[in-house]
Amino acid sequence: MGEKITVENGVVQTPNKPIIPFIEGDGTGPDIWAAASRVLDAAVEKAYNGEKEIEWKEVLAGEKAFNQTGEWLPQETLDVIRDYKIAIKGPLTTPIGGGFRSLNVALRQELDLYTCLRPVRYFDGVPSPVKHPEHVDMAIFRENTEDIYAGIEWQEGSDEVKKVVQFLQDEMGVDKIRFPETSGIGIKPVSAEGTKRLVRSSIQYAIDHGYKNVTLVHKGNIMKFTEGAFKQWGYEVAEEEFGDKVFTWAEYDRIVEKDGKDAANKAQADAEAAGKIIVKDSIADIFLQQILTRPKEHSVVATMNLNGDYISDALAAQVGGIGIAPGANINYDTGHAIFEATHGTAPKYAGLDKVNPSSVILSGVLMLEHLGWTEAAKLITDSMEKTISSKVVTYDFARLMDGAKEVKCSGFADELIKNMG
Ligand SMILES: NC(=O)C1=CN([C@@H]2O[C@H](COP(=O)(O)OP(=O)(O)OC[C@H]3O[C@@H](n4cnc5c(N)ncnc54)[C@H](OP(=O)(O)O)[C@@H]3O)[C@@H](O)[C@H]2O)C=CC1
Ligand SMILES: O=C(O)CCC(=O)C(=O)O
Ligand SMILES: [Mg+2]
Repeated sequence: MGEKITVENGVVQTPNKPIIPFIEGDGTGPDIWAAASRVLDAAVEKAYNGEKEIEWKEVLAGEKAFNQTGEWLPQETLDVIRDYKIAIKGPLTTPIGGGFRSLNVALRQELDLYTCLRPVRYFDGVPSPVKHPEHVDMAIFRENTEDIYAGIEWQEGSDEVKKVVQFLQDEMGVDKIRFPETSGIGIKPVSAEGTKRLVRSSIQYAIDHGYKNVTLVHKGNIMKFTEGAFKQWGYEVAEEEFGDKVFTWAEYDRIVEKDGKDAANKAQADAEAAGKIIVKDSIADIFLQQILTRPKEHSVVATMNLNGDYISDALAAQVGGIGIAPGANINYDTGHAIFEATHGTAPKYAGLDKVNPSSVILSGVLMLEHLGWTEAAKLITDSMEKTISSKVVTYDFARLMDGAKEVKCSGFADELIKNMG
């Protein structure tokens, strides 16, 4: 009989047979979930000789939920995940321009999963558009509950937008809406609390995983009170809560002001030599250039929701694309987490048993690590390295690799299982 995972004092307690809810997902979701669950089960079986086992519990969301219950995201799904703490999901469709709001975003907001963690690393042999993809070793911490994803927006021409425009013009003295009659309006909340808990978790992650720096990525020159404040609050939490474990560029600037640039450079060099985490910041546009040209300079990246969404797909491209980019939505305070791939439903490939299941498999690896089942996690990453370097890959890699053997989604899972241990 399976048991529930619990969290005590922030530490996940995993029974030998945990019950883990899963959402299969829309589009290619069923293909990649079938492949991923087989790989996860095989790794757990092999690592623990049958002493440990995951009991999967299906919960519904998306099209499958709508077809069976008439609701896109049934309350029962939220209740079960809240109760069982840890879940894993395939991608869910979100209509563009109208229709219902994102179910993926709703799950993150309902369960207050404030960190979207997306580690990006290179597997040897994966085709990449850059010369040195092996220099990419970063972990993105994307704030997951605020920013424009809060969904506060009003449609052009609606009575609501007219009221908002009138309020802005009459009561707030706003005279810079270029075309007030034909504008839609969106609002972007970014808070001190939301920022601080995200940046706190990113610095703790850098400490725990031996990373050298945390970069706060923002567009604070333009959006001063949201993105600019993110930078300021980020430095505050670093200095107030991590003390001499970190050296911040805010501190660097204060030393420049007081004692000049040479003294500040020396202070930073001393901090690096002492193994302190350097907390720095970068404006989002130049950051996107730097991760292409000088990826070694960045390790942990803390940023707001929209920047994090863009950065995840861009960085994933450098190491082979979103077919291999894992993710986790985590609340480090309650221990709730939903693991999910970075990519979407890829609808044109739905049901073809074609796409790369690695994103959701590696999301499962993050889940196994979160559960403390590191031996099973390592079996999968080692097997992934072996399989890719033997050039047995799905279509996305095969089309860019000389001499590759293309296999189906399920075939890639077979190969991973065969190459374990
Ligand atoms: N967390 C989630 O559940 C997410 C959901 N979505 C939703 O998914 C839907 C489709 O979004 P879209 O913008 O097309 O993005 P997708 O990520 O679904 O697909 C875009 C392209 O990425 C490539 N790709 C995606 N998944 C894989 C994979 N597993 N293996 C190999 N290649 C892959 C394919 O490229 P190619 O054509 O070159 O082969 C595909 O055509 C939308 O409704 C969107 O809202 C989007 C992102 C995240
Ligand atoms: O919810 C969606 O449809 C898109 C979400 C997304 O792109 C992401 O989380 O990276
Ligand atoms: Mg995205």
